[in-house]
Amino acid sequence: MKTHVLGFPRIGARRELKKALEDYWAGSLSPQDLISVSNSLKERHWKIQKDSGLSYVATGDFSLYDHVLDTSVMLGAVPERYGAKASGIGPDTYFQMARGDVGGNIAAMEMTKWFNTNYHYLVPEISPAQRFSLSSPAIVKDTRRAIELGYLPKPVLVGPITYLSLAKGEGSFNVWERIEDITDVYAEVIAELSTLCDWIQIDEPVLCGDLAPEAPWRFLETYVKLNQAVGKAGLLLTTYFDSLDEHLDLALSSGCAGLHIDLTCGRNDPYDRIVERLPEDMSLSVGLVDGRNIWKTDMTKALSVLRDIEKRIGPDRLLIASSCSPMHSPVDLNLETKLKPEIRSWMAFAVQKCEEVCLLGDALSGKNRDETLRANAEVLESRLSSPLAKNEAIRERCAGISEDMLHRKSPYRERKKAQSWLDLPIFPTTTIGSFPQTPEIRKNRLLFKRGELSRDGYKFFIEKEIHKVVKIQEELGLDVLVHGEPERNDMVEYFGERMGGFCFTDNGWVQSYGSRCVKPPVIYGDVFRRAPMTVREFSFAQSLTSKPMKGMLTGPVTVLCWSFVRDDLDRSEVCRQIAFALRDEVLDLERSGAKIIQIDEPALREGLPLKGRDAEAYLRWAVEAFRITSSGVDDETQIHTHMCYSEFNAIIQSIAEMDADVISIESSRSRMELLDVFRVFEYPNEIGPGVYDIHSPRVPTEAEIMKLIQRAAEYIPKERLWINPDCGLKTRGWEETLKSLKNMVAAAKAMRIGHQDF
Ligand SMILES: Nc1nc2c(c(=O)[nH]1)N[C@@H](CNc1ccc(C(=O)N[C@@H](CCC(=O)N[C@@H](CCC(=O)N[C@@H](CCC(=O)O)C(=O)O)C(=O)O)C(=O)O)cc1)CN2
Ligand code: MET
Ligand SMILES: [Zn+2]
Repeated sequence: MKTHVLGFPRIGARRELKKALEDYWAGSLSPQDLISVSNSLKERHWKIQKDSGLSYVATGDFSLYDHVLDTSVMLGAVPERYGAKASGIGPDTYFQMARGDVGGNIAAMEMTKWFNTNYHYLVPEISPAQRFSLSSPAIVKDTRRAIELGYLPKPVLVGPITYLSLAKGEGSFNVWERIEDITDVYAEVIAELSTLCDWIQIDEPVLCGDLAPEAPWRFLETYVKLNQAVGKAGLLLTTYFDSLDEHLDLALSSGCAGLHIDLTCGRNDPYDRIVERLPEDMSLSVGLVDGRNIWKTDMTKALSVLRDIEKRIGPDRLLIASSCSPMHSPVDLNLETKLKPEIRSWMAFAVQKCEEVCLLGDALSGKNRDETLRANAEVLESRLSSPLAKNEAIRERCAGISEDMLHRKSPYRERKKAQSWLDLPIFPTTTIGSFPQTPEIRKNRLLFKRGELSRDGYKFFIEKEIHKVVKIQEELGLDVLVHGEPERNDMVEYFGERMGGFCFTDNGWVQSYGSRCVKPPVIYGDVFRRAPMTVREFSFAQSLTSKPMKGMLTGPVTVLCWSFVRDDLDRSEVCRQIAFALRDEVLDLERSGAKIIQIDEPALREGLPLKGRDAEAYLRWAVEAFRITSSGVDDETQIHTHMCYSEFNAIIQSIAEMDADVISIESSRSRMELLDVFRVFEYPNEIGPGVYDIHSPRVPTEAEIMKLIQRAAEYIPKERLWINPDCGLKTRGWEETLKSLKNMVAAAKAMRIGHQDF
């Protein structure tokens, strides 16, 4: 049998790629040096895979920004506005597609969530005029390079059905009309790769979700052609993030030489059913090592599954693998020195996952790995019985949930009257929470963390920042202020650090998009709040102004989705524990004088399971968790929430059920497409559809913002509209922030003329 992983994190154990990219963009690293950093990362990652004993190394999975963008580039699918030459797409065009034009005139491609992960990809755009041709042989080049270095490569492609399912057509153009053109390009690259390798991994995770109506027959047609092109190599049709279920037949009749399934998802088809029906000439790659969490694999369980499958299909048709690409997990546990040894012993990062896959292979083929297996069994045993993971008081509190905890005292209409003491104008202006996280802020935090700046020194510095941000907002004339979140490293990590049941890594970075990374906290035990988490900064900020200051929290679903979550307790239960901890914080903020409290839930949509039929159960507990957090306050207190980075239209009903008084929501990158849903669904409370894109340094004009507000006012009654940017400003610089907000406030004021009566 063979062993492999479906990819490898590309950011580097010490975020080398992040640093190189940011230096390159700043003009302080040459293009040659950027290439040399990426080559050395690729080579290092191949070596890790080979040294741990895997049969193959993944090639073509590396990317300078995003692998879906790379696929667009490979296909030559570069939107016209980037003016690419047929002669090839250089780094300038590539980064323009990813980040927009630095001069500010060409918009970046839209960015959204990769399935139910916290990774973001650039949405392929396809116009009717788009022509396709094999435009970037990067994957071929990398595969050849791996061979030169003595590795057995397994190239990785995003499959054509997944690619088109994630693409958007210009206007009402149906992207499936281009499937044949795209298939031709895939066939070309596959033919070229097939002379270099045994297996070509072709990722079609979309098969684990709901398919577009034309996708199934397009899939079959496409794979007939691709399998004709593949020559003596085999296509490994690769699925992950859920089970195949109703699309199993499709996968089994694809004609591919192999099928990869993810057995870590819990909801999976019994593998039995798949093995039973597997065509005789199809190999099966079994994903048993979780590529997107950090816990050690239960080897005893995994081996028993593998032995059973091997008995039935024989070793030659069996591949052992990670469930998905470990790009969603941190790189190397060996860099973690400060974790509690007991908890650390429960974990495996990407490097260790490679070793786990090999261990499974060795054990299955009869190599003596008994000692390692025994150690694994002991660790898993210790984890299950560890007192670190369980807190009876929390379990009891969660079990004692009652209906009245889930409801505000009065319905929105009455609350609205009770909240009139806020005395806000029509079209009230606000921001989403964070202001620029300057290098100076990060430096001071680092000094404080290293013990080189005293607690008081750091506190003083943060207060100075808050003071600055409050004064600036007053000068800008914003109506509802924020403290700017300078004390927060990250909106989830910060709260994790203040709750029990969490622990933290030093280097456990995972790519979120481009050069941006997150360091998800680890939830290993029952979650509780130790002490107030945000009251001090809120109170200080409110003391500086007579305008309402928002208390600012990250919601329970987002804390859950952006953490590595224990796998020995249901996610809904973990979420409920977080919700109760945050409920206490909300009440403390209210007691400290917060008239408005914002509870961010940007990850609500991301937590949705891939299959529509599982959505309802998830949404039920997710909305419930938000309501546990938010419902304890009096009618007079206004609850806000915020969402971004996703399409929310499909879940607008659930968003309404969260019953926040005000919701701010991303909408400007898609030019208010979001609003279409309000033609058919009347959002009952107040809403602030973002009026400018904070992901780009571009400054929107006053006229442009007015136009968006006017558009929004066609869908949402004016007296329920708020004016705010799309998201927080932490990734922006001060210069563009000030100019943009000035224009935003001016636009709101201009809109007020003639509406004094409201
Ligand atoms: N968890 C999470 N998921 C999310 C989002 C989010 O905000 N958080 N937003 C969306 C994605 N957008 C994102 C937007 C920004 C960043 C981001 O800015 N990340 C920072 C790291 C943020 C952080 O934790 N910063 C820490 C540590 C900073 C750091 O790297 N320090 C350096 C030194 C810093 C210096 O000398 O300047 C070091 O330790 O080496 C801090 O501020 O304290 C980055 O990649 O640069 C990430 C995701 C969706 N998913
Ligand atoms: C990704 S949503 C961000 C919300 C947070 N309050 C901020 O402004 O940064
Ligand atoms: Zn946001």
